This record gives sequence, C-alpha cells and structure tokens, in this order.
Amino acid sequence: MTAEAASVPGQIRTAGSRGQPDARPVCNLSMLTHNHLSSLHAENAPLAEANRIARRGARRGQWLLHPTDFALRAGERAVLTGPSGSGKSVFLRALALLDPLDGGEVRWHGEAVSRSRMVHYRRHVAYLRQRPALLDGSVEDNLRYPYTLAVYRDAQFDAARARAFFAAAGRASDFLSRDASDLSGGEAQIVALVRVLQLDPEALLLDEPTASLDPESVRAVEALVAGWFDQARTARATVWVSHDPAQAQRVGARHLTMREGMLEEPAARAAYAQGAAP
Ligand SMILES: Nc1ncnc2c1ncn2[C@@H]1O[C@H](COP(=O)(O)OP(=O)(O)OP(=O)(O)O)[C@@H](O)[C@H]1O
Repeated sequence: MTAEAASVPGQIRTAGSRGQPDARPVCNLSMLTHNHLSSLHAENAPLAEANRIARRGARRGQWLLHPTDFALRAGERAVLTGPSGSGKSVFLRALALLDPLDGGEVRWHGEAVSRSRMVHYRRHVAYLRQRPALLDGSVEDNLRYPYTLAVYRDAQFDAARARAFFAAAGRASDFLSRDASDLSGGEAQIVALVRVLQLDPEALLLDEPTASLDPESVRAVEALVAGWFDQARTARATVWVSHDPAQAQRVGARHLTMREGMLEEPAARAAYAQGAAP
C-alpha cells in the first residue's frame, strides 16, 4: 500500500461514521502554484475514489449504500467482509459505475469520471461478479469477445498469454478449445477471471470470486490474482469480497467491513482511538 499515514483514516466516511474527525491531508493551497497543484494531484490521487456515493432501492427508496467515501490507492489489496445482504455487491458495483448512483461521484486518478468516460473507466477498474456469465462457444471465443468491443480496439487477443494464464491455474494446454457450457463452476470462474486479467485492468473488484468453488479452484483463482498483482504491484489494486476469514487474511492487507449499507474500516478507527493518526 502506498497510502500515506495521513490519508488512510480519512479514506472512508459513511453516514455511520459521522462525527469522526476527517483526516484528509490538508495543505495551504495559497502556497502552491497551479502547476504544483496539478503534479501533486496526479501523483497523490488515488487510483479510484468514491466521494459520497450512494444507492437507494428503486421502489421503496431505502438506502442500499449510505453516502460513502472510499479511496483505493495503487498497491493496495483490500478485503471487504460483512453479512449477506449488507451491501457489499451494491458498493463494488457502484464503485465500478455499473449501476446508476443516487448521489456522489467516482474519480479516477483524481478526475471525475464523466458519462462519456465511464466505459473507459470500467476497462481499468474491472468488476468480477460472483457468478460468471459466459457466452456460448469455446473458452477462446469467450476470451476473444472483449476485443470486439470499441473500448478495446487498441488491444488484441494473445493466445499464448491466455494459455500461460490457464497453465498458471493448472489447466491443460487444450483448455482454450473447451466448450464453455461443459465447464465446471470453478473452471467457468477461472475463465471469467482470465477474460478480465488479459485486458490488464489497474484495479480488480472481486465479488466473492471463489464462493462455492472447490479448494483447488480457490487456490487457482487466488494464484491468478496474486500473479497479476505482482506483475505491477505499485500500479495495481484489488478489493476482494470474501466470507472466508482465512481467505480474507490471505488476499487482503487492508480490511473493510460492510454493515447495513455502511462501509467501515475498523483499523482506521482504532488508529484514531489510539491517537496514531495525525
Ligand atoms: N437493484 C437493487 N434494487 C433493490 N434492492 C437491491 C438491488 N440490488 C441489491 N439490492 C438489495 O440490497 C441489499 C444488499 O445486497 P448485496 O447484493 O449488495 O449484498 P451482499 O452484501 O453482497 O450480500 P452477499 O454476501 O449475500 O452477496 C440486499 O437486500 C439486496 O436485496
């Protein structure tokens, strides 16, 4: 994690944490020129940042996600836990700008993501859903599909690289030609993950990617994500939703919890309580 001590506690502020001090870095703006500001902004800006993002149920208007601040910095591996139905998926999908927000905004490297840049943003901050949706056809067809979309027109499918991903996940060299409809749940999840990884996102938002997988597939998925992260640790980040405490320890260095649509970071609160944060 590259976050400065000053920025960590202030990274989350939800309706549930009102009244806590906001420890966002403070500087005397009058001392800085515009150019200074621009370069500081670019260097220090989180990879992805949510400012008061909120979601409400369409019919009853109840809070699904209370107004939430969150910053994900390059190099971070965050893990999100919380009871079923507490809003973990709602939060990740909101952060990925997959569902319309009922408030707030998302910034990418310090810039607000406009409607016209949303598809571009989703390319770099990718959400992997719990239940993979594969297309009819072969594994290779599924991997080729994203390259048919306009947003990936500058990229090309690389079969050798795809084989290397599958080899790292313990799959045989003919795996690309397997029919997607014949795959097990674990294999389908591996395909869905490789389909995302080959596109070189900066951040992966992983929504229980190993739920109901056998231990071997769990290890394969974890190894694939770890390998992708290690290739560019200072430029990549993950948020991983898990119900498994042992997995949470393995895949995340920063621990977040969700409770009734309110995101909290217990370690940051403890740091406040102990006076460790500035
Ligand atoms: N589009 C929507 N409209 C209305 N309610 C929704 C919508 N999406 C999710 N919800 C509700 O929001 C709550 C949180 O759902 P969410 O899927 O985020 O939970 P979760 O914490 O990810 O649960 P799990 O651990 O079981 O996956 C649930 O009560 C769900 O029914």
